[in-house]
Amino acid sequence: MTIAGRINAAVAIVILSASAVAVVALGVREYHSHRDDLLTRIVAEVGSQTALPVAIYFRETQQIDGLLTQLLRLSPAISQARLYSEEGNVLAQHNRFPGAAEPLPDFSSLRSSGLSPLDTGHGAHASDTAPTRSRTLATLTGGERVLDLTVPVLSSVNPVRDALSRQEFGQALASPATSRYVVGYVHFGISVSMLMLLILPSLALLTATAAVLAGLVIWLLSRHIRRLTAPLSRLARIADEIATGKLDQPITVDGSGEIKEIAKVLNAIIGGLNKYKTRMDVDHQLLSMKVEERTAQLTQRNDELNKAVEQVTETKNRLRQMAYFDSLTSLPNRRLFTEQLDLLLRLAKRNNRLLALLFLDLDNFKRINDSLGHSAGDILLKEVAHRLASCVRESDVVAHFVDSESRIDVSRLGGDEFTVVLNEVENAEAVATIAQRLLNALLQPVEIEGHELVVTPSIGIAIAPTDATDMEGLLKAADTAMYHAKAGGKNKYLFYSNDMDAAGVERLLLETDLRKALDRNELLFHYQPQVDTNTGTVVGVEALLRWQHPDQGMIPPFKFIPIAEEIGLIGELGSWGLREACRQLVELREEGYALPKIAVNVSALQFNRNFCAQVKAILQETGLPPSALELELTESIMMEDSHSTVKALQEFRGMGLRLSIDDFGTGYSSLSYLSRFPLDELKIDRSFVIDFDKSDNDASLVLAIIAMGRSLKLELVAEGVETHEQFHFLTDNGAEVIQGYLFSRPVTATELRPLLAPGYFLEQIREIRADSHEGGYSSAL
Ligand SMILES: Nc1nc2c(ncn2[C@@H]2O[C@H](COP(=O)(O)O[C@H]3[C@@H](O)[C@H](n4cnc5c(=O)[nH]c(N)nc54)O[C@@H]3COP(=O)(O)O)[C@@H](O)[C@H]2O)c(=O)[nH]1
Repeated sequence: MTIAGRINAAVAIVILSASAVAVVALGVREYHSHRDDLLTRIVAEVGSQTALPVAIYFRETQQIDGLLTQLLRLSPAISQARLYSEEGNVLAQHNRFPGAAEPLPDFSSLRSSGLSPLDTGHGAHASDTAPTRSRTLATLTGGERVLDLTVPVLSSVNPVRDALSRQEFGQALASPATSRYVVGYVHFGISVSMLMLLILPSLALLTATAAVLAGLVIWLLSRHIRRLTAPLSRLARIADEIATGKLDQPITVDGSGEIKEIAKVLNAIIGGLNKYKTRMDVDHQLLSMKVEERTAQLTQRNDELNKAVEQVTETKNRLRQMAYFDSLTSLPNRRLFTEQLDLLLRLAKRNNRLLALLFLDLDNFKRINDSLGHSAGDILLKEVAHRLASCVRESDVVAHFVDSESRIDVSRLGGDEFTVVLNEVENAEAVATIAQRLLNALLQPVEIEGHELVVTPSIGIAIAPTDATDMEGLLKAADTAMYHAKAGGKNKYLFYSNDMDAAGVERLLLETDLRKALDRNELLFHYQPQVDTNTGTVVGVEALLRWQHPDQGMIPPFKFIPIAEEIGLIGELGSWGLREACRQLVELREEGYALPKIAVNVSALQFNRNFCAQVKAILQETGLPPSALELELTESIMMEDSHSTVKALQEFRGMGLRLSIDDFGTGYSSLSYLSRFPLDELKIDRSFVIDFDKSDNDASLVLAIIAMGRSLKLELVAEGVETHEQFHFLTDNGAEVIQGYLFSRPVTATELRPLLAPGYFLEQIREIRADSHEGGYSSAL
């Protein structure tokens, strides 16, 4: 609301209130004057009625009625008129509204004590009924009230005087009054609501006049106020425009005094705002530039971050791929396979479903690999992986895997070993169908470098929970079944059964583990010194193979060398042994140990056509001089007596290698091959040495071997020497280089190092020799 509006409203309220108060005051005044006027008129009228005292005196009822009726006509507000004798007896009564008549208060209460008989009595009482015309007004004003007016009727005739004639009465009245007597009373009941009703027209006129006047005043004042507040309204509008930013120019306002002051202030505000706006605009521009710069930086950072995230994700994926997938075939590797199989087994158990594990090993893969080379082997493995994967994925038996990225339906555990997992299979028949499909899939030849190759698998099948409930057990069962399939003719599948021979299984498991031992770095050498008993110095060491099995601990060579020979692993094992022994001696020499030679056992099965080339390559590779390598050959190699063996030995000799004959005397020991082959050394077998003092036979054999060696100009090494007696017996009889527990058990390379110090065993030898003199030992023969 505008200021003018607000002032106008206030002025209107004040004026209207004042008008209302004035109307009410004037109304009240009107009422009182009207009432007083009526009362005065009634009193005057009663006094002027000269016939009234006569009618009262003579009790002229008719006359009295007429007079009362006449008095009632004085005003419509007079509702009742009652006439009393001077003793207070009712002589006559007239009601204006007969239906609403009600008893008037009794005479005595109207003329209460203290009131002279000549006085007019005033009073009022509440009434239950109001005249019909004014009933609404009576209700609005809180109920009907009736004014009681008792007017004495006076006469100069003493009413107590009796028997006056009308004439006498008239004369008495006409004669000048000496005294005045009350002859009766007229009681008037005047309706207050009727009185008010009677003044209503004048009240309405008054109200209308007041309203017109008030309206006029309000109109005039509002015009004036509007004129006065017009500059203020303008200023308010200007202030609004300033506030909404629509005004930025100084203003001119008509007016004086405070208006001018306010205009000045507003102009100052406009100036200030303009300055502020300019500064804000500059700040805004600077801020926008900064925001743009920061946005560009953030976008750049965001891009860099996204790139980094991409790189990290890529690296993570690559690492995952490397950690969980086989690089050659991209199939899940052993790690992913074991992790997921464990999970699937637990799921299968929970869902009460069957899970089948098929363990595949390619038959004769090694042969292909060796003959055609590793790259051909790799191509073959890739093709096999591809065929297995497509074969299994086509299958409707392979059910849901936990996570599509971790599917292990086909995995490569290493080498030529693959697994197929059939999750949630119905029965063994379904598994057999898939196994047959796998066999068929591999029957198609693979063309590699112009060769058509067929590689068949042997498949072992184990079913969880029937055959095993845990991952290791299931893998072992499938592995065992696979070996039985291989042993049973290859290119077939076999379900695992409990009656698969336990010992055979153990052997099969050892075979399986041995195949993996090299890859898993489980093979190592222990070295046993060969001591020159004249100098106490180590003149050579024999490298003796050990297998550090993850479950069974250290396995001695007699337990696994024959297996390696049987399963065709001895070539690989022997080649590794030769390389490792040569490498170890080179390392010792580089460290400054002057060890003349290292002796390596050679199995007869190693001794094939490629052997010479292999040894040559290893010597070249490791840089060991051929003269430092001694090959310990068994009698069986000699016994073959083939042209190729002689040729190979001559070739070795030509290369400068040392050749030693091991276990001499245990087989078909024959002087003829000793003389025909180009040997350097003869080892006296420990079985003869150990029992020489218990058996004359053995002692004689030892002496015979020594004599044989000497005559063939072969160096002698006696092995298995444990006691002083054996030492004395051998040394006294010309076997001066001794290998045995007496000096040292086979030890690790680290433990060997201190023993290689020149003359390390000299003190011990002196003690042994001294011991013989004290003990009075003498040669047996
Ligand atoms: N083809 C390969 N055969 C190998 C290789 N390494 C070992 N072998 C063959 O295993 C045979 C057993 O070897 P090992 O159990 O190590 O026994 C050797 C010595 O520990 C043992 N020896 C030595 N001194 C004593 C002794 O005082 N008492 C005692 N009871 N035994 C002793 O003799 C074995 C050494 O024999 P030898 O080779 O005849 O010198 C072993 O004979 C090899 O045939 C290998 O790398 N390849």
